Order: sequence, then structure tokens, then C-alpha cells
Amino acid sequence: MAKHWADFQYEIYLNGMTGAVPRLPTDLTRLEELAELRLAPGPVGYVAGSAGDGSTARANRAALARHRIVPRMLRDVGERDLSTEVLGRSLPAPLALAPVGVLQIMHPDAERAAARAAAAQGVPYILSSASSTPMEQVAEAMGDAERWFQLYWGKDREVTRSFLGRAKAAGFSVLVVTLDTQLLAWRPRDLDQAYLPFVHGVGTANYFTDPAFRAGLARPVEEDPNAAVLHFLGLFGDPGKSWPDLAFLREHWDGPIVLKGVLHPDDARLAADAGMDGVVVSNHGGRQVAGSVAAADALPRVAAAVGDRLTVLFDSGVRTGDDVFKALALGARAVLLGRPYVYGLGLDGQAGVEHVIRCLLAEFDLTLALSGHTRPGSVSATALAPDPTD
Ligand SMILES: Cc1cc2nc3c(=O)[nH]c(=O)nc-3n(C[C@H](O)[C@H](O)[C@H](O)COP(=O)(O)O)c2cc1C
Ligand SMILES: CC(C)CC(=O)C(=O)O
Repeated sequence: MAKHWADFQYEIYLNGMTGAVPRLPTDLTRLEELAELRLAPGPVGYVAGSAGDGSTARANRAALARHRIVPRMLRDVGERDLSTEVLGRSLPAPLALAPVGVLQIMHPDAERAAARAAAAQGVPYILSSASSTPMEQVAEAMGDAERWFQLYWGKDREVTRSFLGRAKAAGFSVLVVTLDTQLLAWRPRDLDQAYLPFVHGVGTANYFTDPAFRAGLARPVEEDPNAAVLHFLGLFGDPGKSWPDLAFLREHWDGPIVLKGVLHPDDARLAADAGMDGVVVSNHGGRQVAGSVAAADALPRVAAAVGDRLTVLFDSGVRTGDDVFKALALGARAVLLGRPYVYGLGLDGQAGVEHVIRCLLAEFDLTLALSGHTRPGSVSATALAPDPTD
């Protein structure tokens, strides 16, 4: 019998014969409440928090919940294959870990632990520019496992050029350029606690170790760390960028480029016109524009506009296996997972991240099978009940 992601449930039940139960919940929507109880208020507030009153983060969940799956019967789902081709790479499942910076606020092993967990499960790891560990050290922890680099496309061209060179040399294969964080949004939960990881020197490691960044400082980081933090805050985002600037990135990166944070079909078309390879339909987990369209509501429109020209990926609000299924049905090729793996890291290090990946994919595998499908590619809009808001 072929091995399936769903087999994880029997592993759990068999371990139960020795009295063992999972250390973390298997319903991943419960991780946040556990993290709120167990982790320090500043860090957990930063991760769980959103822009404004949190309406976009809630809308992300509500939009996914509004869609309902219509299972089909007697379709021989005994043998299933979750592997998916994304940007020329064969992935074991339609999943990657989203770029999340500052992971040291969650666990001392930070990005290395998350990256090792991704590598152990064969899932691509997308390393944030704002990681608390220099990219070369994360790459070393991963061996030759699949890794992508997320760029904060800031004001200093030399730093961008240097990041691209370092990422390529360290074996990162896909460039994910985040467009929705040119400025840090209004985040009341962090403001009320006056807590921002960067001010504590977390999330600046790629910058502080970068020769081009260091060249822009009046005094070395080690002599004046506060000035270095201010310099970072001044340059990590650039609200002055516009579409023609993408030519610079296309010129300096010869692998696939994916734009993250696209919500409007016209922006997706502009991405295709600019020679990009993909988009991530995302509202940054509701952390940037309060009152924004839910990512799952934007997804079918973007997929209809560019699905034949670009690889369409999705994040923001994915918590369960059925969310993954719905995202595929709405037009995504694969999804990125954000906060759940970060809570897994905070609560149980690398093992916690692996638990989260395995639960999500076991539940997705079961949803797929029980709905009458054997592979991600066969899931389309016809697998969903008509949208009551249409
Ligand atoms: C604590 C935290 C830090 C993040 N840092 C980054 C980042 O450095 N770069 C980036 O492109 N996105 C970042 N994101 C956004 C995620 O990549 C992703 O879009 C989002 O978490 C998806 O929504 P979800 O958390 O609802 O799954 C961050 C998200 C969180 C929660
Ligand atoms: C503001 C960024 C540097 C980090 C981020 O993307 C986030 O906190 O959502």
C-alpha cells in the first residue's frame, strides 16, 4: 500500500497505545489560543496581531468558511498523489511555508528550526529578508532542501543587489518579492504594547551582516546598534517603487520571480506583462490593509485573469486541510502557510512545525479523498457549492 499523508492519523492512534497523545492540538485553529496562553505577550501579540481592528484577518477566515465542498462518491480514491509542480519544481504537496521574519521572538532556534522542519517534510521554506538568522546560516541548516528567498525591496539598490547575490550563492531558487509592506501598517496591538521586534535588534540579521548595508552606516553596527536599527527601519520598505522598477529585479535574478501581495486582477496582468513568473494572492494575513478584500475573495478573479500566464499561489487565513482544498478549487496552484507554523515553532520548536505541516497535509489528503479526488490538479470550482453571495 502506498504511503499517504493521511496515515499520520494512524501513527497518532498507535502511539496512543503507549499513553502518548500529541503535544499540540491536531485542530490547527486551536494553536492561536494556546500560544496566547503560553507565550510572552509582546511576541504573541506581534504574531497574532493584524492591521487596524483586525477586520481583514477575520474576513480571510470568513471568506474561506463561506465556501462549502460538495463531496463526490464512488470515485476510487484508494491511491492518491499530492505532488504538484510549481514553478518547474516538483513539490510533495501544494504547500510551502510562508516567509515570516523575526522568528527568534518565538523560539531561540528561530528560522533554522522552521527551515529544518520544512526540509524534513520536503516542503519548500521561504526565508524572509527580515529573518533573525543570516540567510547563509539558514541555508547551511537545510542541506540541499528546497528554499526560496523573500525580498523586502527597499530603498537601497546596493543592498537589494547584494541580497540577490547572497541568496543565489546560498542556493535559494525562487525569488518572492513582497509588494504590500512598503510601510509598516497601523497595528494597534503592537502600538499599545510599544513592541516592535526590530527595535530590539530582531529581524535585522541579514542586513547587519550585509556588506552593502554596513557600507551605508556612519559607524559600525557593533559600535552604534541603535543607529543601525534606525537605518534599517528607514530603508527596508520603499513606498516610491512602481511597476517599471521591476526591470531591475528581472535583470538581476535569473530564476523564477513571484510577486507577493497581489489582490487586483489588473495588478496580476501587470505582473505578467513585467515578465514575472507568479503571484501570491495575499493580504499579508490581514496585517497591512484593514478593511481589505479577503484574500480568498480576490483569488478567483486573479486566477481568471492570469491563470494561463502565471503561477497563482495563495495565502492569508489557511488553517485547515479543507482551506487548502478550497484555495485550489478557487484557482491556486499551491498555498503558503503563515501563523500556524509560527505558533507550532513557539510552542514546540522544530517538532511543533513538523506537527503543523503533517496535520495540515493529513487533513488535506483526507479532504481530497473523501470528496472524491486523488490529486490536487483535479480540484476545480465544480468541487464547491455555488457561492451564496454570487
Ligand atoms: C509574525 C509575522 C511576520 C511576517 N513576516 C513576513 C515577512 O517578513 N515577509 C513577508 O513577505 N511576509 C511576512 N508575513 C506574512 C506571511 O508571509 C503571510 O502572508 C501571512 O502570514 C499569511 O497569513 P496567515 O498568517 O493567515 O496564514 C508575516 C506574517 C507574520 C504573522
Ligand atoms: C514589517 C515587516 C518587516 C515584517 C512583516 O512582514 C510583518 O510583521 O508582517
